[in-house]
Amino acid sequence: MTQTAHPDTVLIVDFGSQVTQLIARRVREAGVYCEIVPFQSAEEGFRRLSPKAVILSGSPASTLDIGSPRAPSIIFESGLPVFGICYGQQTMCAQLGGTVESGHHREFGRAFLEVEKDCDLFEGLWSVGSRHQVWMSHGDRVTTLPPGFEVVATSPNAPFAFIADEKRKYYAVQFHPEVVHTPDGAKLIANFVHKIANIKGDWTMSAYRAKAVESIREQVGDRKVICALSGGVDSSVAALLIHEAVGDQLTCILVDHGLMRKDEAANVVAMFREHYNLSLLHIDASDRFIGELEGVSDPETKRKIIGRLFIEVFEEEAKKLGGADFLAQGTLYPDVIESVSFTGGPSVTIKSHHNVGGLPERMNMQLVEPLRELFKDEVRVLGRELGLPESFIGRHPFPGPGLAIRCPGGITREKLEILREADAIYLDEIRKAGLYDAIWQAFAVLLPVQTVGVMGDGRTYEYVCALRAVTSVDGMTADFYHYDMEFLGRAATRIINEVRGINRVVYDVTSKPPGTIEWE
Ligand SMILES: Nc1ncnc2c1ncn2[C@@H]1O[C@H](COP(=O)(O)OP(=O)(O)OP(=O)(O)O)[C@@H](O)[C@H]1O
Ligand SMILES: O=c1[nH]c(=O)c2[nH+]cn([C@@H]3O[C@H](COP(=O)(O)O)[C@@H](O)[C@H]3O)c2[nH]1
Ligand SMILES: NC(=O)CC[C@H](N)C(=O)O
Ligand SMILES: [Mg+2]
Repeated sequence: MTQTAHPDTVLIVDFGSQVTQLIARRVREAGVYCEIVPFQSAEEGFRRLSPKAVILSGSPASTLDIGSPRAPSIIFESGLPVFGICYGQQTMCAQLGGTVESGHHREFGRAFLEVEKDCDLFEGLWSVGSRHQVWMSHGDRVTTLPPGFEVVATSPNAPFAFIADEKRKYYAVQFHPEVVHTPDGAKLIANFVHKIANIKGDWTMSAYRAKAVESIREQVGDRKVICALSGGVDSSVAALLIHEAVGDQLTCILVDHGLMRKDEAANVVAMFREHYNLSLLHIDASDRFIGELEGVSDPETKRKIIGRLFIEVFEEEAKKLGGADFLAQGTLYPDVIESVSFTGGPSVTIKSHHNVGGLPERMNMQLVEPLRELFKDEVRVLGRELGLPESFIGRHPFPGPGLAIRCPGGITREKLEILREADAIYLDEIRKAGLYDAIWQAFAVLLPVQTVGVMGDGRTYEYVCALRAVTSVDGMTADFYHYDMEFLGRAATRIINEVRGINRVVYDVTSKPPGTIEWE
């Protein structure tokens, strides 16, 4: 990984909490750059980043267990401000001369904190005697303080809920300030980075854009870059940023695999041609993809065929251009965070995500990944900075394998056509109802099942269409969207009336887990 040279960085040491990413979100919302580093490599991360302050995350571990993780001592020797959260508080106490005990007074969920003493971290926020809702999730708790610390706020089950050693700028809390159920938590984190660590909140997207453009120029020099452009927000923003940096050294390639949504390839090409003067190849490879997929019904086989063809088509097109030294990808920060796993062993493959991932090794190209420090909503802000139209910025994610994985059972051209029409009507109804932005992802699925219906007094025997809509933050977990029945009825009626081949519509009310978002 390339060295990041942010002058004012906050280091977040990850001990494996479910919500470590939220700490990073809160720090960035305060206009401060930060990186998450797993505890195993925290010392190396500390040296690499030269941070201005450190935050220690929560953890499923207990400091009382032999071999449980610790913060590297370099952090406490550095004299920098440190904020310990939950396990972070417990390990701070264990490491600095206090004690932690287990077993009694577990607290999960809402609790109320009472401020006992003034603290410089509370400036402009909390005063003595005030009460505040916080969110707890712990079984262990601190029972004696390390030297230099004092209690500044308590909760009924956590007498050491908020402790501080103002002289050393050490603060530690038993609750989780990073979650929304701690209403003032974001402000506490902002106070820590601004007032305690003295970092200005000037990490903005326009600063990021300028810096990214500069480092792309440095990396690429006068050589050539190609970018697989799907029209999704990640690859679109990556392409625009690289185009700003190196102009016509960039060629974008959009592969139309015949599995796109209605009019999608044409819309993407039109938007880029209208707004930007970048070189974009629109490759119609639909016969090749559909030819190989026709009749294939196993989900993993479909995905593997598509992944292979993506790479073949891309490789051929790149060769025609005389090759390229770099491949641009819209890799985001959540993809590169090395999350701490306590379960050990490799996790099972639920599905193989396949796009153009295998290219760099096959073609001996280097990667350009200008978004690898950003979260998705930050990518959207950057897209706005770069003038990307709103209709592209707010787009629902769309998987590389496209409609192939929304057509369970054998794929045929006819089924894809039916699905494309139904999907377009469904999305049209969602937009008309003003629901598009409230939903994370919505689409139609064409089931390989025919059912009997009656239309115009005649018997029909046609396909079932399932509608899916979910809310989510990152696609890792999701809840089905709670439509009102009027809306579903309206969408179903239009689909059945307007799409030949469908005579029944059902709504998918499965969350993830246990379901996945896509059906295959
Ligand atoms: N039809 C396509 N043509 C060219 N490249 C594609 C195509 N589909 C996917 N890709 C490549 O695969 C990458 C991963 O796809 P993915 O869907 O995760 O991201 P995205 O399309 O950029 O954004 P989003 O997640 O919002 O859909 C894309 O960024 C793009 O580089
Ligand atoms: O680029 C992609 N290539 C793929 O192979 C792929 N499979 C699923 N998805 C998208 O990932 C998110 C989570 O999907 P699942 O819950 O179905 O695993 C959802 O947003 C899915 O649409 C993919 N995206
Ligand atoms: N959320 C946490 O960090 C919990 C810390 C520790 N596992 C406890 O139960 O107290
Ligand atoms: Mg996509």
